[in-house]
Amino acid sequence: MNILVIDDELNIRKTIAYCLEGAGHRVAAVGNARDARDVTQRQGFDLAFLDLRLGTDDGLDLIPELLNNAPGIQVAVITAYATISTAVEAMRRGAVDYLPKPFTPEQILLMVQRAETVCRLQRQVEGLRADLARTEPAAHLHSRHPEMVRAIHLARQVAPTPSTVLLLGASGTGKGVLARSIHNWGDRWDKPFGVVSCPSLSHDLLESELFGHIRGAFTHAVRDAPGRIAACEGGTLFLDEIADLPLAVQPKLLRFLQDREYERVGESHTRHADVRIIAATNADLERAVREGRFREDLYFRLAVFEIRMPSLAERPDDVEALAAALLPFFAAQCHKNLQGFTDAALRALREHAWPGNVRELRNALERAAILCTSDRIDLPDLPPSLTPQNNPVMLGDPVSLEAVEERHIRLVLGNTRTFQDAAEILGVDQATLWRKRRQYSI
Ligand SMILES: Nc1ncnc2c1ncn2[C@@H]1O[C@H](COP(=O)(O)OP(=O)(O)OP(=O)(O)O)[C@@H](O)[C@H]1O
Repeated sequence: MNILVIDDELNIRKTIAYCLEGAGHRVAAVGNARDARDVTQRQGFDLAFLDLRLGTDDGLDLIPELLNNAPGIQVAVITAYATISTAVEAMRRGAVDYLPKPFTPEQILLMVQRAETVCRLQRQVEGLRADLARTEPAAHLHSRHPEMVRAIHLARQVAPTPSTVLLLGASGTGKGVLARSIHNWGDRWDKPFGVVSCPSLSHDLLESELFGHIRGAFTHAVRDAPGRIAACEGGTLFLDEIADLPLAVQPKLLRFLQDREYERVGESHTRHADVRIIAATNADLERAVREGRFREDLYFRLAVFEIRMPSLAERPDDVEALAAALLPFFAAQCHKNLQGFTDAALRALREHAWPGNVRELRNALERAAILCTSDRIDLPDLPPSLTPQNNPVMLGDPVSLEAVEERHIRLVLGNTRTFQDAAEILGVDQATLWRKRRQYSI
């Protein structure tokens, strides 16, 4: 670790440096606030030991400056004048630890160990963030379509507030992408962002997935589980396909939205969590309320701030720019230098109805980047569904049942306004349609 010791007593500086260097750390030691500012502007540090009385300077005032000058630095306060109020104030200003003088070398080394653990976790998080950026293309949130421009503008306005947001729009329009962007644009960006897809879990499991359970609460509850709300403390929980939230769980979510309070399944102890909820649906929630499948009070609580995402078919002028923005990501994944699209490919992209919206476009580009053998994506690289005249799937053709099913689902999704309408026409429940759509990458 690179450690900075800031103390006006030479003896203390020497003792701490001796103890830390003996444990293999690199140490710089300064005796006043000015030198501390200078050295942190020139050099990076993982940890600073800061004395609170630095001659005429107050060490407390130096804490925000250190945090600002040396990103990632942790500040541990040491003082001969320890009081509860200065300890609280030091923590409030961003210190991570507090040690009254006199202290032993063991205490100093224990602090360093704790700081090392935090450093390691920070690096792991950075590594995971970089991995995530490699698995999904960056959000492209620019549009020429007034409704999409408005959606992005509203999202930016609501991002810094703790308000619950309801995202509406057909499957694949980018509700999940926008939810993550709202999280990243607000001051919760460095806190967890969790996703729970309501239809992906059985009704019984969803409640414990969200709110946690205690050991023995039900047959397979062999240990306590904190639940996703607790795991997202300080951050955001994205509830996808909220229309599928079971009626039995809806009052519990409503209470959480109103009071930020909940109980784990099988427990009576009330817990509190600071978690922002963003919900999304492609269903007609007002109809679900009329039909008694969704509580009206929960709908009104969720709909405080609604953002509707237009389908890709409604904004055909955006297709080309979106495709151009997404292509470099897939080109890099295949280690290819792809320059763009041939005119024929561009025409096919523009003319396609995109029933699967941006998800379908993303999947088409991923496939095209793999297949492309020149420096431009050409028509044959695009999925057959984009050139149906060359590859129609007709009933009775020598094709698999799956091919017919996929084509039928695509067409029905493209011709219906909501996911729920499509499920009704197809005669399956929404969870089944949701799985089929994932299966066929629609
Ligand atoms: N604005 C965008 N920029 C880049 N990629 C996008 C954008 N919108 C959507 N995508 C891509 O499309 C995929 C589907 O988007 P997303 O999951 O956000 O849609 P959705 O509306 O939440 O769909 P569903 O209702 O089916 O959950 C994403 O994985 C992402 O790769």
